[in-house]
This record gives sequence, structure tokens and C-alpha cells, in this order.
Amino acid sequence: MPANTMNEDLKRERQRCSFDPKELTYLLDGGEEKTEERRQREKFFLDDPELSETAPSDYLSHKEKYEHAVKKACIVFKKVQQLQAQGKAGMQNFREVLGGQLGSAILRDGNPLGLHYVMFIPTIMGQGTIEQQAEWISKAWNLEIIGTYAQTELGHGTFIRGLETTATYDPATEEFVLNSPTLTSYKWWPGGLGHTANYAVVVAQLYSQGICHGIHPFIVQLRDEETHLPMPGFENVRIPWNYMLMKNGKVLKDGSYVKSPSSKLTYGTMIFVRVVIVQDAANYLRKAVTIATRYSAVRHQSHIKESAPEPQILDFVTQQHKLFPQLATYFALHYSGAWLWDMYNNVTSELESGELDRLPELHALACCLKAVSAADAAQGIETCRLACGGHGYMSCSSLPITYGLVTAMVTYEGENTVLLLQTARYLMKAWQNCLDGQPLTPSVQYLNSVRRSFGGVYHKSVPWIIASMQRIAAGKIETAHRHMNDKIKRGVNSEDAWNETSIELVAASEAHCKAFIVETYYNSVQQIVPSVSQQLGKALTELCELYAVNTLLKNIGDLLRYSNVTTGDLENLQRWLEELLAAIRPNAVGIVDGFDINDAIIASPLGAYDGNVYERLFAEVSKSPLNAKPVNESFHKYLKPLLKSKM
Ligand SMILES: CCCCCCCCCCCCCCCCCCCCCC(=O)SCCNC(=O)CCNC(=O)[C@H](O)C(C)(C)COP(=O)(O)OP(=O)(O)OC[C@H]1O[C@@H](n2cnc3c(N)ncnc32)[C@H](O)[C@@H]1OP(=O)(O)O
Ligand SMILES: Cc1cc2nc3c(=O)[nH]c(=O)nc-3n(C[C@H](O)[C@H](O)[C@H](O)COP(=O)(O)OP(=O)(O)OC[C@H]3O[C@@H](n4cnc5c(N)ncnc54)[C@H](O)[C@@H]3O)c2cc1C
Repeated sequence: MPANTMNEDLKRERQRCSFDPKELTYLLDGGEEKTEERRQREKFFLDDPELSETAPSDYLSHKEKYEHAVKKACIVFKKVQQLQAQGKAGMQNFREVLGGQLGSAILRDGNPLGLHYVMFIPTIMGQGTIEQQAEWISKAWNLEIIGTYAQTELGHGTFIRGLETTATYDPATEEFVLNSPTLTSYKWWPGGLGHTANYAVVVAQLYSQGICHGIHPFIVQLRDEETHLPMPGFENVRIPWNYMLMKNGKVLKDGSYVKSPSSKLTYGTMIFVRVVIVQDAANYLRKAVTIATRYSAVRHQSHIKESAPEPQILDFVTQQHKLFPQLATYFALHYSGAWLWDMYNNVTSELESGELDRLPELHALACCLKAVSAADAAQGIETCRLACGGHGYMSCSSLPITYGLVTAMVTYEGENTVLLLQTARYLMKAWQNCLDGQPLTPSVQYLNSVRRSFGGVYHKSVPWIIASMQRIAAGKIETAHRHMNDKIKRGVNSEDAWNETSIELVAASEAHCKAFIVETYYNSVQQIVPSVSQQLGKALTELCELYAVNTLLKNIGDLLRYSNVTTGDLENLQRWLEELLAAIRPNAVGIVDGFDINDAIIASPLGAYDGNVYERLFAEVSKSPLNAKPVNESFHKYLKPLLKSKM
């Protein structure tokens, strides 16, 4: 590929952008210095020849992919240690390198050490006593041991109260005896469990003095630390008393059980990961939308006017309608994720001092935000793939693999429907409190004001949209609450009534979450605008407006049902949407440039900074081993005899 060539369309796009993309980069990183540090860190990993791909891993076997991933994970770990030694790597860098965009670019086929960092260490930190933390954290942190989080079984992933693995305390030896007696009690799914980890946090039903005390976490050795040979399976496996993580619930040496202040504290690691997923989903979406936007600026096809040359496909308004809402969704999830992260940290420190009041609200928000961000990012990435036509289908475009990674988020760490129903539980209680005149927590305060007024005349503003979305959410919450209570009044028992109303409950939960996201996004942008240039402020405001208008327009039916909006108002909203697409159009490439994603992380010929799409695509397919020889052996073995036999 000729050096230093920049696609002419992208050059023009960059000239017409109204703001300086660097300003957006600095804003997202938290300052110019932070951007520089991140770039240096990325360079440190991406320029390492041992970490760069000689050939795309698509052409490796499953076994080779695993071995390759282990090798690279070890190199990455050593490099993180080097950074730590220089004082350049804190927790945030760990997160970025081991699990974030950078990590997923280096470890394209998965990180065998991912669960060690995302769940094993956080569980010890969150569920272990000070002594247990002292014993295990440094070993784990320095990778003297490799752990995973073994909760899900073949028979149960969602309903963790139904797990079958047992840990029975034997006071005579001061040990727990672990058993997985059935096929369905096999631990199934934990990342790294197959070949990498030699320890795990195993979640099991605790029995002591003949009583089951529910699920608790235990540290269990899985493999010999030297030979890596597996320890015997889960049949009467004995572990010492202090291998039960006892920060919350405890078993005393005599076998008596001391209850946790809340049995749900055992679920703490899951809350942590749900919170992290919101940001992670947003980051994958911004990678996909960068690829699709740059490609759409380079790709020319068809006609808008017969007399004019073929336009950039980005000039089709339908294409803008596919892509620009994804740009906006990235920001919406980014700011909601940041808000949730702050709340998580505040509530966690309150828990440390024994205050549990805000745990239910955190749980309710983490559940619905995880569900909505995973679903919207997955759908957004798929929209980006479709927006790239045939080339988006190619695995080298990185869009299919990105979609695959994000669609898994819909299932893991709490299946989306199940999590939305958890939030719905909270909302039903909140509505009852609202009816009873009881105080409401901040995230459901709007229920009070919406109950007082149904109306609100249309005006072209995000606050009007937020109020409309809150009205939809409150309407759906009220409807579900009423329908469920009607059933109960008719004699249906409350559990069946819950199941029979669950379609409406899930919808209520989603509507509540969407209203929360729009409001949080709007408030964040309001705070940011005064501190950035007028041009960037305008671009950020337009994106926020687009997210709000587009989200509302996707729910026209609900809007008509739950507010006094007129068809004229809907036409005004449609016009506003179209105005916003036109306003964002000149800045689209500038916005994705502002994300400042390194080409090696983009890893797609469609989305590189220089826009040399066709040259890069050609170079990419040339790497296929299938293209190394002009005639494949299968021709001689199978096709030729078949062709002959037909003659
Ligand atoms: C230190 C290093 C740091 C740096 C590290 C950084 C590293 C790099 C990181 C980079 C980023 C990469 C990130 C992505 C990668 C991720 C990979 C992950 C892979 C995936 C892993 C997994 O996939 S791992 C398994 C997850 N498996 C679930 O997720 C099960 C779902 N299933 C349930 O979670 C329960 O089953 C379910 C439904 C709640 C019902 O639980 P249940 O039956 O016990 O409860 P009920 O429904 O009866 O509810 C009774 C009452 O409990 C309340 N409540 C329930 N939960 C509560 C809670 N958590 N907190 C408070 N309250 C709670 C509820 O609100 C009710 O309250 P009320 O009574 O007042 O209404
Ligand atoms: C890529 C990946 C990595 C994973 N990593 C780990 C790991 O490291 N450690 C670990 O322990 N686990 C891990 N898991 C397991 C994961 O946490 C579970 O798959 C997840 O919690 C869903 O549980 P399930 O598979 O039992 O689904 P199910 O609960 O069987 O879901 C199937 C269907 O049933 C529905 N359903 C179930 N219960 C209800 C309900 N109460 N109300 C309404 N509908 C319901 C669901 O909505 C869904 O449509 C991983 C999973 C994946 C896909």
C-alpha cells in the first residue's frame, strides 16, 4: 500500500468538521495528559512484535487459538508488571489492558486470564475477610495462582438459589466437604476453567449442623500448582475452614452459622461486573460505529440525482439514520455508565460501614442498565454491520466478532429478561410507595410528579422528551401494577400474577431505564457544554438531542398511549430528527476521529484512519492460506473425479 496516502473523501470530511476532534478526545480521556498516557500505553503493547498478529487468527484451529491466547495473555501480564514497576499502571490500566478495548484487540479470541481479574480477584476483595484478602490477593495479583468464578452449573445459571453443588462443614476436621453429585451440578461456563485456572471461587450451598444456609463462595484448588494436573473432581473434596470467604456470612469453627447483614451481599461481584459491562458495551459500540462511519464516507454507490456522480453512501439519509443514532448511543451509554460507576463506588463504601440503604436502588439500576446497554450495543453493532453491506459480513471487517462478543453480554452476568424483571420488582414497590405517599428514592422520584400531571404541551426541547419518556415509564409501571393487582384480586396467587404480567413488567423496566439514560445523558452534556468550545458544545448537544428524539420516535405507540401528544407533534419530532441528521452529517467523521481508536484496535480494513478501504481489504484476503496456491488439493481429490464421472 502506498505510504502516506489518505483517502480524498476522508480528507474532505476532516476539513468540513466544525470542531477539533482532539478536543473531543481530551474530553473523553479526561484531559490532554491522560490522552497522551493512554496513547503511550497503547503503543507499548501494540508495537510489541510478539503481540502483533502475523496472520489473522481466523485461520487457526480451536486448539491453536487457545494456545496463542495463553501465550499473548502471559506477554501482556509481564508488560503490565513492567508498567507497574515504573509506577505507570494502576487499577484503571489493568481494566483497560486486560479487559477493555486494547485487551480485546490484542486478545481477539478471548482472554484466558479475564475472569481472574474481572471476577476472581474482585470476589476475594468483596467477600473475603481482611485476613483472607491478605492471603490471597497478592498471590492472585502476582499470578502465583490463576483463578476463575465458578457459579453457573449445567442445570442452573439464572436461578442461583437452585445451585446443586454443596459445601458441608465438618467440625471434626474443621473442613468443608464439597460435592457435585449430579450431571446438572457440573460447573459449566466459567471462563478459564477448562485449562487455564488452577483455583476458583466456587459458589455452593452451605450446610452446617444439618441446615442449609444458602449459597456462599469458597476458594477451591482445581489443579496442582506445579504439574497443572487436575485435582480429583467434586466428590467429597475437602477444603480448610478458612477457604470459605467469610466477610459477610460466616461459619464458626464449632459449626454455628453467623448470618450476613444481607444475604444479597454474596451477589456483590455480579453487581460489580454488571456495572463494568455498561461501559464495556459502549466501547464496543463506538468501535463498530467508527468502522461503519469511515467506510460510509469512503464508499460510493448508486445515485441521489441521476445527473450527479455516485454519492458517498453516508449522504443517504437512511444511512445517516442507521449510523448517527449509534454515535449518540455511545455517548448516552458512556455517561450513564460513568454515573453508575460513581454510584457503585459510593454505595460500596457505604456498605463497608454497614449502611445498606442504597443497595436495592443500586441493584435495580445496575440490572436494567446492564440489560439495556448490552441489548442496545448489540443491536447497534449489528446495524453498523448491515450498514456496510457485503463487506460488513466479512470476518476481517471485525464487525461480526464484535457483535459476537457483545451479544454474549445479553446472556452473561444475568440474562437480560431476568435482570429487567429484578428492576421491575423495585418499580412495583416504588409505585406502591407512590400510591401510599411514602418517600421515593432519587431514581424513581419522577413517579410522583408524573402522577400529578398527565399532559405537557409539545415544545422542541430535550426536557420535554425526558418528561414524555418519564410519562411513558410511569404509565407502563402503573399499567403493570394495576393488571397484576387485578389478577390478584380475582384470586390468582401473587407469583402466578407476576408471571402472567411479566411482559408488561419487562416493558416497564425498559421504559424506566431509557428515561433514566436520556436524563443522565442530558444532565451530563449540560454540565460539559460550558467547559468546551462552542463548536464542540454544539456537536455534543446535537447528538444528545438526536438520542432523545430517536428514542422517543421508536416508541410512538407508547407516546400516543400515555401522553396527550398530537399527530402534529409527531410530525414536528420527525422533522427535528431529520434536521439533526443533517446537522450531524458534516461532523460524523470528526466525531469518530475524536474517539481516537488506534488502527490496530479498530482491526478492520473498512475503518482505518486513512480510509484505504479497498487496498486494505485486498491485502487482508491475501493472507488467507486458501489463497496461497492457485489450485486447492480438494479439486484433484473430489471435484475432478466428480466432474469426470458426469462426463
Ligand atoms: C481487582 C481488579 C480490578 C480490575 C479488573 C478489571 C478487569 C478488566 C475488566 C474489563 C471489562 C470487561 C468486563 C466484561 C467481561 C465480563 C466477563 C464476565 C463473564 C460472565 C461471568 C458470569 O456470567 S458469572 C455468573 C453470573 N450469574 C448471574 O448473574 C446469575 C443471575 N441471577 C441472579 O443474580 C439471581 O438469581 C437473581 C436473578 C438476582 C435472583 O436472586 P434471588 O432468587 O436470590 O432473589 P429474588 O429474585 O428472590 O429477590 C429477593 C430480593 O433480593 C434482591 N436482590 C437480588 N439480587 C440482589 C443483589 N445483587 N443486590 C441486592 N439485592 C438483590 C431483590 O431485589 C429482592 O428484593 P426484594 O425482596 O426487596 O424485592
Ligand atoms: C460467554 C459466557 C461466559 C460465561 N462465563 C461465566 C463464568 O465465568 N462463570 C459463571 O459462573 N457463569 C458464566 N456464564 C454463565 C452465565 O452467567 C449464564 O449463562 C447466565 O446467567 C444465564 O443463565 P442460563 O444459561 O441458566 O440461562 P437460562 O436461565 O436457562 O435462560 C434461558 C431462558 O429462560 C428465561 N428465564 C430464566 N429464568 C427466568 C425467569 N425467572 N423469568 C423469566 N424468564 C426466565 C431467560 O429469559 C431465557 O430466555 C457465562 C455465559 C456465557 C454465555
